[in-house]
Amino acid sequence: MIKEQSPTMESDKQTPIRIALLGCGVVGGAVATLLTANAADLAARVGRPLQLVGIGVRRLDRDRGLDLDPALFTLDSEELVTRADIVVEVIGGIEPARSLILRAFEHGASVVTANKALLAEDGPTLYAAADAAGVDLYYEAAVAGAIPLLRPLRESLAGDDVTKVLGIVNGTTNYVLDKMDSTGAGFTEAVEAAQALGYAEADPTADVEGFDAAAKAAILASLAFHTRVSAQQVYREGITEVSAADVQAAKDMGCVVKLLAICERSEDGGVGVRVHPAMIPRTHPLAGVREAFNAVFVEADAAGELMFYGRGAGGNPTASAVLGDLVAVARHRVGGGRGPGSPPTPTCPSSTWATRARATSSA
Ligand SMILES: NC(=O)C1=CN([C@@H]2O[C@H](COP(=O)(O)OP(=O)(O)OC[C@H]3O[C@@H](n4cnc5c(N)ncnc54)[C@H](O)[C@@H]3O)[C@@H](O)[C@H]2O)C=CC1
Ligand SMILES: N[C@@H](CC=O)C(=O)O
Repeated sequence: MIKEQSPTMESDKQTPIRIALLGCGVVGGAVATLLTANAADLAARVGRPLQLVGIGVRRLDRDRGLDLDPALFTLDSEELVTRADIVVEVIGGIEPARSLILRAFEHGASVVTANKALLAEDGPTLYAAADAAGVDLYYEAAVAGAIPLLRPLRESLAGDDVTKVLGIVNGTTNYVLDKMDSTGAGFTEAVEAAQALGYAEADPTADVEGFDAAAKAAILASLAFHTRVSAQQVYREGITEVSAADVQAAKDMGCVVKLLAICERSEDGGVGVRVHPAMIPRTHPLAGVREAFNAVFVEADAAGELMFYGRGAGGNPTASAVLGDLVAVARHRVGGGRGPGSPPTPTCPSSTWATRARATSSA
């Protein structure tokens, strides 16, 4: 029997879910473009239209090369978050991103963010604030760009015991090391190319010194091991000291240099998280991860070994993950529920250890 819908239900379906976008750089520009271009499909998937109500920026006069209504742009992000149901934060960095997210929660809005730096530094404050407000905080795009990785760790593997997460989680450094390896390009030239392609952070120091990978490793370890690991607890070594001679020496030994993130759980329940360059044999699957691609291996007791691979950086790939979160959060709004956005309460001791292990074949 087909149920007749009441006029209220029908008109509810037409009420847009209001989206505020904070930041209109590489990721924000791609999110705004896809959100408007795919509006009809997204509305069908959510059950209600998603309406972009404003874009918080620092400058109004900048030509962003985007086909968007100029009236959407505002300098007043504080006001913008108060008139949204869902806020997408793609400004990056700690402040004002944190204050704006907290303000959004206070006003009852859910948040989707790609900001791994903030989550790794102060995630627990944000998770607690989202909980207190009864809203969602989703951040799939924060680790490994387009690759669906956090949701499988948090949901699909929730019944298993993850013992290790290992891989390449920074596209910029992988691009740089790959260019140095395959073309003999210098370090600076390769970094500039990665910046031009939209892979690097606003300050590429975060990439080349390993801060970005350390933040991602902290988020991965927190989800994988049901604990709380901050970026400061991660042993970190970047690629600035990897010279053309190191890359050539690795080549001569049948190896390639990669920046690895390694999260391990020891027998006694301790957790070790580290980021450092390592030489890996050219026959290893990670050696074939080229350009700005990312690849992550997850080992779990019952599942065994799983591999996740895809584009880890760039506007459209990252926007894909942001929009996936946006649809999930919007569906909760329509259904009246909340999703499992925040990590669960820690169940494993939060003691961490880190080793300085710049090993050959450590993968
Ligand atoms: N670019 C990438 O491949 C990826 C980036 N991310 C994350 O996404 C976020 C954004 O990254 P991108 O778009 O690459 O950076 P971006 O530097 O291209 O864009 C950030 C934008 O925010 C603007 N902004 C800064 N302060 C602001 C403020 N107070 N109010 C409004 N706008 C402000 C900047 O002017 C800039 O246009 C960061 O958290 C980054 O870590 C995550 C995954 C991949
Ligand atoms: N700068 C980051 C962007 C994605 O997180 C990277 O290069 O991986």
